[in-house]
Amino acid sequence: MKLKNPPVNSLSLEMLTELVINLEKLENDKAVRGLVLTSEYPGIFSAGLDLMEMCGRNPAHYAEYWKALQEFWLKLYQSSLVVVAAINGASPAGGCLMSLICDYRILADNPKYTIGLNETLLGIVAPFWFKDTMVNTIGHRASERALQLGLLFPPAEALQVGLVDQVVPEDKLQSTALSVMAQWLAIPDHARQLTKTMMRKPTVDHLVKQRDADIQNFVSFVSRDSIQKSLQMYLQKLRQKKS
Ligand SMILES: CCCCC/C=C\CCCC/C=C/C(=O)SCCNC(=O)CCNC(=O)[C@H](O)C(C)(C)COP(=O)(O)OP(=O)(O)OC[C@H]1O[C@@H](n2cnc3c(N)ncnc32)[C@H](O)[C@@H]1OP(=O)(O)O
Repeated sequence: MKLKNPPVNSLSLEMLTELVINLEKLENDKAVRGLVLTSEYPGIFSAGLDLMEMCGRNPAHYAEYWKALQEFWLKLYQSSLVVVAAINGASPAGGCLMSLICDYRILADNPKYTIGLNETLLGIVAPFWFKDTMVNTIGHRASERALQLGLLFPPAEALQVGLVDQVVPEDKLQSTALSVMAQWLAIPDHARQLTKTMMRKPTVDHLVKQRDADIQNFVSFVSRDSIQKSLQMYLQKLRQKKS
């Protein structure tokens, strides 16, 4: 599956909705057992949550957006398919989250392709289920440091901390993803799927129990004037970068 939402594959409401629909279609297709997730645009895997969905909108929109993000996370994190992320570009914040909920992560070796949950750099806080997903991948201490500092890891460091499973030359990314997929598909589906469910259930249950409260938290947090101001300033900074 190639992510295709120009210019930076931000996770807009529309993109999240389409991702969920496409995942459902693939899961219902008995001929499909695995999925390689990559970007149509080498250089950018995903810029994360769409900042335009969080700026200058009304509370009902924020709630709808957050619910769609939760839905996407729940769908992909619990997917019965083997999901391999072939990360062919920068992967900050929500882009990193999307990689973390796959079963295996391969990052192309390019110093510009950084990955991490950098929310604190924007003056916002990674929600508990982003944090849980990271802790499940790299452990508590490494997550605490990465989250507080909003670290974006270049490939060698991402590998060292365990944020990705493999770093390969850019031209080997797709072939490596396919051979990893073959290895995972050699395991009987039912045993692998039940194991995945068992490993991920506590984290899923945590979000499911808190789902409505989490939406309310997001809506009240993002509606604050101070948060709106810092998001606007951040967007401006991104735009000015060009000039
Ligand atoms: C305690 C209670 C807590 C409750 C919950 C509270 C809070 C909620 C937490 C929310 C968690 C947030 C997660 C996120 O994912 S936030 C998004 C974070 N993403 C980023 O910081 C990435 C920003 N983008 C970049 O760093 C770069 O764009 C890049 C991805 C490295 C690509 O660089 P480059 O190729 O140089 O492209 P440009 O920077 O020039 O960007 C092209 C245009 O795209 C626009 N853009 C970029 N990122 C985004 C985005 N995330 N959303 C929307 N739009 C984006 C950028 O402004 C440019 O637009 P322009 O062409 O109109 O200038």
